[in-house]
Amino acid sequence: MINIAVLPGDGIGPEVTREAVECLRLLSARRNLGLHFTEHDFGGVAIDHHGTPLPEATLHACLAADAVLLGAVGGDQWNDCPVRPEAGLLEIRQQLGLYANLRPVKVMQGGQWSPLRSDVAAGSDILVVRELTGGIYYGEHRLAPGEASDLCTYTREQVERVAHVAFKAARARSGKVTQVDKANVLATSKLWRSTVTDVARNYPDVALDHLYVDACAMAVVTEPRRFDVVLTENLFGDILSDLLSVIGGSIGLLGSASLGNGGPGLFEPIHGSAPQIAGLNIANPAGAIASAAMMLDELGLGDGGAVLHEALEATLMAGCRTPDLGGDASTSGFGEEVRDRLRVRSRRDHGLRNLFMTDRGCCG
Ligand SMILES: NC(=O)C1=CN([C@@H]2O[C@H](COP(=O)(O)OP(=O)(O)OC[C@H]3O[C@@H](n4cnc5c(N)ncnc54)[C@H](O)[C@@H]3O)[C@@H](O)[C@H]2O)C=CC1
Ligand SMILES: CC(C)CC(=O)C(=O)O
Ligand SMILES: [Mg+2]
Repeated sequence: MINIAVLPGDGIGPEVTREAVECLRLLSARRNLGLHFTEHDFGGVAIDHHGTPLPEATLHACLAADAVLLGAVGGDQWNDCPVRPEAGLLEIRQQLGLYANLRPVKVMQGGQWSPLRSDVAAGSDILVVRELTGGIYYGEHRLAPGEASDLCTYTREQVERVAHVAFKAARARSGKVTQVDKANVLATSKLWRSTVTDVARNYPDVALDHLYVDACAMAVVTEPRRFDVVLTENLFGDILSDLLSVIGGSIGLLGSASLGNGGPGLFEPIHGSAPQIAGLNIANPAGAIASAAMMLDELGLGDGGAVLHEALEATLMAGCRTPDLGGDASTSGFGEEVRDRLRVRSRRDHGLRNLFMTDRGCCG
């Protein structure tokens, strides 16, 4: 049995997560994957029920699980809480040791939904590798009357371990890493640049270049196809990946995998809780479903992940789109379309198996 801890969270989190879990349940039943799901309070809803965004019981369930599937957290009603829902997210990433956040961005052939010209965007295929448990989000935050500060710290070891993830990923892709920083100003960026340059010596087959984050923000829009793996620190990766999501058409499309040293990984869409559209059944669940597929890839469950990725892509290519992509599909309707494709695929695979059995029977 494979235990999946599900943390739907707040806003659109529960809606998009439901569609992802239903896809996984269907796949698990048809392919005997043995997935078992338990749901836990996390984020704002956990503050309401337990007074904290990451209750002990939720943390223990995640630590004991094989993987964690997360929706999104946050909402205005919790903005003034002593510990906000977003702090729970930072805490769970740290507690699970998830230092590498992988955010793939693909503009499908034709680039139909990109606001960029298709000759600029079509075929773009970028993997953002974002450091996830260091930097300014984890430094001391001080807010005094008339003055505030946030501390950004990185150690060489923190940079090295995520750099290895990026170089290994690039080896399995087009063999290029672009490291993004602000080394013309920031000390942490200077450490990043020298450390990544040193790590690169272990990967002579991978090309490395460096870009300042401001120039990178421009280049991902003007020439996205020049990028393969983008390696960067926590804050820059957070911002750049939201920007990159737009070149694919919508933030609602992107999933992510957060990984560490072999414990349970955490899989979540890159978007937030989108409170304005929560409860309307119009949020795009594609990013949540893509995250579920990445989870299957990571768990090494045969071709389960590939099958789910294919069903998702085929649904989009067939024109089933939620309003963020200019369509009128509902969240649940989109999820059901993906599941219809999984059912057809499973009937086809089953039919093929029967055919082979018959063939063997005839020949034997
Ligand atoms: N991983 C997480 O749980 C994250 C949580 N947040 C929290 O979420 C709340 C809202 O933050 P925002 O800055 O508005 O970011 P957001 O990502 O929730 O929304 C940004 C824009 O994208 C749209 N959008 C997002 N996901 C969508 C989807 N699946 N389908 C269609 N449209 C979608 C929203 O309607 C909005 O226009 C805040 O409390 C924030 O702190 C923000 C980012 C990440
Ligand atoms: C709390 C934030 C750091 C969440 C976020 O925006 C993200 O991880 O993408
Ligand atoms: Mg973000």
